Amino acid sequence: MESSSNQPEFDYLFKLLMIGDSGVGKSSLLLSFTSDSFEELSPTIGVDFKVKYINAGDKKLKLAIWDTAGQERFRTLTSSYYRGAQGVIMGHALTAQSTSYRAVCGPCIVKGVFLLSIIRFIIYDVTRRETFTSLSEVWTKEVELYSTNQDCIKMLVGNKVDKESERVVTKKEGINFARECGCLFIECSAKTRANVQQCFDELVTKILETPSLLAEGSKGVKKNIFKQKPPQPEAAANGCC
Ligand SMILES: Nc1nc2c(ncn2[C@@H]2O[C@H](COP(=O)(O)OP(=O)(O)OP(=O)(O)O)[C@@H](O)[C@H]2O)c(=O)[nH]1
Repeated sequence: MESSSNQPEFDYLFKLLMIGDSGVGKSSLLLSFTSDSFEELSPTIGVDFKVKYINAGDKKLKLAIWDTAGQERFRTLTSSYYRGAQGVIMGHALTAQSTSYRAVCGPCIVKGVFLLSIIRFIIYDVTRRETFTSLSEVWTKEVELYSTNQDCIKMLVGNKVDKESERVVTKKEGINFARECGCLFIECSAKTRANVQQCFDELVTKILETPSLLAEGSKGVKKNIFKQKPPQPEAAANGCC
């Protein structure tokens, strides 16, 4: 699907942001979606970044997925990724081509690209009540604080449903909370991949139902910065941010 010469390699670029407490499975969910795999991962330091191409109808979408660290000590850094972000997103993953690299200089990577409203995945762990409590105490507040686009799409994700015997947050609680916040809702397991694809399919469907998200401003990305190599640590050290 990569473009040749000066053809845009995608019709739309969507930015997805994954937020939630540390250990709820944000990185695992992302790995499950982009690589169909599950493995033990270290806690995210700052922000990680992956790209996935998908087709939605006759449109080619490029998903830039930002996986933020859940640990509180990174909160100032990660919230800077919602400011400045104009949002976007997507989903019907058919063409599984993904690349990954650590975003050592995230804000520079996205500079100059046409972004729409960010699509936010707000994730909790169905086996840890405190991660659900944090939704109202931390995460929805952060989203409200930094949202500028009314069409911003949010999806609440209850992860780790494979641990059903350890579940402490019911599905009904998740549904009710999502309704109150105007979020889409799904439960899934990054480990078994149950419903992982559906998370993204539902988002795509929602985007396609929201024409303003596909406004002119997001089209025809002429300068595809994602073809460039990510900035190297030396670049960041030299003050590129
Ligand atoms: N059983 C089960 N374990 C999971 C699932 N998803 C993640 N885990 C485990 O939960 C732990 C945390 O997963 P991560 O993906 O690193 O969590 P995170 O939200 O990215 O954490 P931070 O990077 O600290 O913000 C790891 O031990 C994972 O193996 C799941 O669906 N089921």
